[in-house]
Formats: sequence, C-alpha cells, structure tokens
Amino acid sequence: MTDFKAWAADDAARHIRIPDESDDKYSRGVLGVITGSDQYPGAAVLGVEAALRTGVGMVRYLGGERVSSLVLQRRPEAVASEGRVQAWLIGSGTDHANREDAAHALAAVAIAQALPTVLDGGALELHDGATGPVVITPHYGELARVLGVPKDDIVADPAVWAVRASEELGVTVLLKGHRSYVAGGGVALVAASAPNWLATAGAGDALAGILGALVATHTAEIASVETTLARLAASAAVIHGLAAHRASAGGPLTILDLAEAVPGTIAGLLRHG
Ligand SMILES: NC(=O)C1=CN([C@@H]2O[C@H](COP(=O)(O)OP(=O)(O)OC[C@H]3O[C@@H](n4cnc5c(N)ncnc54)[C@H](OP(=O)(O)O)[C@@H]3O)[C@@H](O)[C@H]2O)[C@@H](O)CC1
Ligand SMILES: Nc1ncnc2c1ncn2[C@@H]1O[C@H](COP(=O)(O)OP(=O)(O)O)[C@@H](O)[C@H]1O
Repeated sequence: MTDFKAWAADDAARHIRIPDESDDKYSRGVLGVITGSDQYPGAAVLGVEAALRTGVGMVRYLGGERVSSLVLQRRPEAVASEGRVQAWLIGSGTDHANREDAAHALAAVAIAQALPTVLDGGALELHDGATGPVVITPHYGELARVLGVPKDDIVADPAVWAVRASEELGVTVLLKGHRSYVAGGGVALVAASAPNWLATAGAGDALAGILGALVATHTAEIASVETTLARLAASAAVIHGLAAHRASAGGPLTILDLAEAVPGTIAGLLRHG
C-alpha cells in the first residue's frame, strides 16, 4: 500500500513562480490551450480564465472560431494565434468520442512537440501519443474509461488506482474528487483542501487551467526533476480548493467566482505559506 503525503498550503506556496525584474512575458512561460468545442464552449472560457488568474506570461488559445470568440470576449488578454509555447493544456470541454473536430487535429500536432502537457476531459486518451512529460486530470468516471475498468472499482479505492494508472500509463495522474490523489515520478500526494460546494459543473475545467499555468511557469524544473509534475498537480489542487473556500465563504459558489478568488489565494499563500 502506497503512503500518500498530505499536500498543504505551505507545500503549494513553494510551487508558485514569482516573476523577477528580468522577466518578460515569454520568460515567465507561455501556455498553449486547446480546449472547448461547440458542445462545451464554456470549458474553454473557464480554463483560460483560471490560467490567467494563476499567473502566466501568456495564454495562447487555439480552437474553433466560435469558442475563440467567446474566450476573447471574456479575456482579451488571451492571444488567439499560433506561436511559441512552453507547455500545453488540452482537452477540457471536448468529447473523447469525437476525433474529427478542429481541436483534435491541433492537439495531435501539439502532443508531438515533447512539451510538458496537461491532458483533461476528451483528450485523456492522447497520453498514448505524447512525447513529453504528461499529467492527466481525470475524475473517477474518466479514469474508469481510460483504464477500461468499472467506475465502482475506482470509487472503492481511488488512491490505489491513481498509482496503478500512473504506472500503467507512464504519466503523472491527478485523480479528482473530494480528496484528489496524485501519483507520478515515484511520489504519491493527496490534497484535501476543497469544500463540497466545489462539486459543480466547470470545477474541473478551472483546475486544469490552474495546473496549466503552474506547468507553463516551471518547465525547467519539470525537465530536470522527475517529481515536479506531481508536486505541481497537488499544488494546483490545493490552490483550487483554497480558492473555492474563499469564493464560497460557507455557501454555494460559481466557477467564475472561484477563478476570481485565485489571485488573492495565491497572494495569501505567498504571505503565509
Ligand atoms: N461549462 C462547460 O462547458 C462544461 C464542460 N464540461 C466538459 O464536459 C465534458 C464531459 O465531462 P463530464 O465529466 O461532465 O462527462 P459526463 O458524460 O457527464 O461524465 C461521464 C460519466 O462520468 C461520471 N462522472 C462525471 N463526473 C464525475 C465525477 N466528478 N466523479 C465521478 N464520476 C463522475 C458519471 O458517471 P455516473 O455518475 O453516471 O456513474 C458520468 O456519467 C468534459 O470535456 C468536460 O470538460 C464539464 O466540465 C461541465 C462544464
Ligand atoms: N465533494 C467534493 N468536495 C470537494 N471537491 C470536489 C468534490 N467533488 C468534486 N470536487 C472537485 O471538483 C472538480 C470536478 O471536476 P470534474 O468532475 O472534472 O468537473 P467538470 O467536468 O464539471 O469541470 C475536481 O477538481 C474535484 O476535485
């Protein structure tokens, strides 16, 4: 039985890259985002919103015309054209069964670039063709789909399945739930900072955006230290949970409220650990 280390606020605080005076938008990290679809355009908006509020040099959003337009309406800071990126976030708000859409073709090109990549939603299965370090962010139902096992098996022992999935697939796994289990690079971490109010549509899309930003701003560490992706994934879950608490204040929350709470959450972590 693997021992999971509890990942807390002070751990997450050590995984936030603070820009210094030599930084520019490229040196801070550019996150390429291929998310959303005509069926689920909101997922793209939520992921981009969360990534920008987590802190990144630039978000490059690549997707269909309608989704791009919604993303830009909400976040004119996003750049909707191809160019240099340091990391990818792919798949939130896409359907794994639809391999014909524009996003899928873009994703195939992206995963061949050997850059650190977050795979979510309909892109989880793309881990197979990826050439760089990958972190996948399934919920229990999605991990069951990816591994081809009954969802009840995952529900019965999520920690064991997170480790098994990481070993079988050769990726870092962030298995989402009330407790989120992370396994990869030989470490096993658990984050349990979120209120149950977070069980609401779009929460996972925001988590993927937060993680995408952390990954894009730590690419040198990811290349040199094998445990980095796992530590960033657990840190994203902690930031997500703490921002949910801040947005909730004991009551219901919306995901845009959560995203709005992310900068204050990070500032609090940097002040107090
Ligand atoms: N605003 C937007 O644009 C939004 C877009 N979204 C996008 O939608 C896409 C589809 O994602 P989805 O997970 O919603 O797929 P969906 O077919 O419902 O689930 C498949 C089965 O899995 C299970 N299951 C689900 N959740 C579970 C959980 N947390 N924990 C455990 N089990 C869970 C459940 O199984 P059951 O309960 O029936 O056994 C269900 O039948 C994806 O790309 C996502 O990004 C969403 O983020 C919403 C907001
Ligand atoms: N009961 C709960 N308590 C705390 N967090 C939860 C709970 N249920 C779900 N979450 C969190 O909410 C998010 C749900 O993600 P996901 O199922 O992918 O949602 P969506 O697809 O709607 O974006 C995950 O980050 C998960 O950890």
